[in-house]
Amino acid sequence: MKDHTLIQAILDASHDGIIAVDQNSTVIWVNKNALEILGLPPHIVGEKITRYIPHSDMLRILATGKREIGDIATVLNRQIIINRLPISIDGDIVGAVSTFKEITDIQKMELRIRKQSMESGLEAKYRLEDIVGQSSAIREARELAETFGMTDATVLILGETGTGKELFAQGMHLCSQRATGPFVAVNCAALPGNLLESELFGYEDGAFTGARKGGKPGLFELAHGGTLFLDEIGEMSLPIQALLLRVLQEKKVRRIGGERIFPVDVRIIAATNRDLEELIGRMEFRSDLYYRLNVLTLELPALRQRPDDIPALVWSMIREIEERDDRCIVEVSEQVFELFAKHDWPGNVRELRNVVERMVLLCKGGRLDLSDAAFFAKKVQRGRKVQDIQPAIDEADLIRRVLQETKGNRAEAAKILGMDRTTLWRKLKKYGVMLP
Ligand SMILES: Nc1ncnc2c1ncn2[C@@H]1O[C@H](COP(=O)(O)OP(=O)(O)OP(=O)(O)O)[C@@H](O)[C@H]1O
Repeated sequence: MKDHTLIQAILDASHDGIIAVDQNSTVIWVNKNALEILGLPPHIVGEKITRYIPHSDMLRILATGKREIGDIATVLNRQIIINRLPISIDGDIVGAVSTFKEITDIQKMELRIRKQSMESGLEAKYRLEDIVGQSSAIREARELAETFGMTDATVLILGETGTGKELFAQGMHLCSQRATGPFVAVNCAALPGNLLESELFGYEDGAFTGARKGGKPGLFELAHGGTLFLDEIGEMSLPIQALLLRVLQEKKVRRIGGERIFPVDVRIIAATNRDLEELIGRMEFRSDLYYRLNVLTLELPALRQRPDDIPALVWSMIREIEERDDRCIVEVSEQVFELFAKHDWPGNVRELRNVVERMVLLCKGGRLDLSDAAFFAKKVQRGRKVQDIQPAIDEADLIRRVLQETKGNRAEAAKILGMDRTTLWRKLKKYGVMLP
């Protein structure tokens, strides 16, 4: 009797519903969760299961002796996932046990695991209201983003580097029905082809040499129930584009080297600073993928198209730096803003942020002056010269010379030229620059 009470207490402690029958299909054990999920009365122990569940699948287990894992059924309007197993003693089937739980519980658990398994980057921080600027261009973009955000459609964000594409993607996620789900961002240009593939789709244990033990979920799986932001989609290789297209069509992923198929419910927001139609013309981007991604398009203005926003941006950046570094800036001289107005900001808001950060660092008192911007003033002049006097062909020449100096090291060349590596790579292709 004591054992019986103990076993019953153990069964009742389980989060799963558990019900067991003997070989005559008489219920021998049942726990509280099973009664609750199946809506059964407590006195079913000792009764035939068919009295309560006429076509119980347990009969089949008793007959075949075969386990059935992961069956999905609807009971009392709730979806449950069920495992049924034979109970055998010394090779004889003496009964069957069924364990089950509600799918929503599993989904909640899954989301928690998915969230925990990425230390950072699974949550969106920026709301559309946090995006600074009152120019009509940025206001329109914010309004459009809000409208798009509330739909569940795929969005393609177009804009130069540093215009806030990721910020807008986060903002759209946070005003969507998926706001409480994960937001996962991946930069398609940052990873070489095969790495991007395993990041996006995950892999099973032993899929390739060096594969992590136990396998790894892909970003599609991690973004389940939320939004996947694919930045720099124009840099994605054709084979991965084909895989992506398939996931978008089938809404399922299969890990590399795996058999299992994972259903995924993910909203895609893609972004690029490239002309995808031009890439299609050059057979570098699949037109079918383009049409699938380009359902709603959000074009972000370059900073030079909205110079009136510069002061507000500068002040919001200063406030952020002050909070982080315990600094206090009370004034920014007019000349600084005049200088900023002259620059054409190829790196957009990101470039502005870098300049402001550096100026605050150099600044001695509480006032940002032209003297703190000496490093930048030179750049403005240099930038003007290259842009105004020398047309694009000289840029090719400049790139060639810098690459010669860096002995072909593109990362270093990009740094010297003040552009990111993707921009440099694109320009190399555009000008047909051969590497030394
Ligand atoms: N309107 C804005 N208000 C405040 N900060 C902004 C704004 N736009 C961009 N930023 C800041 O500029 C930086 C670049 O933004 P983000 O990464 O979203 O740009 P991006 O267009 O995705 O760039 P890339 O194409 O290079 O990936 C970030 O530090 C972001 O916080």
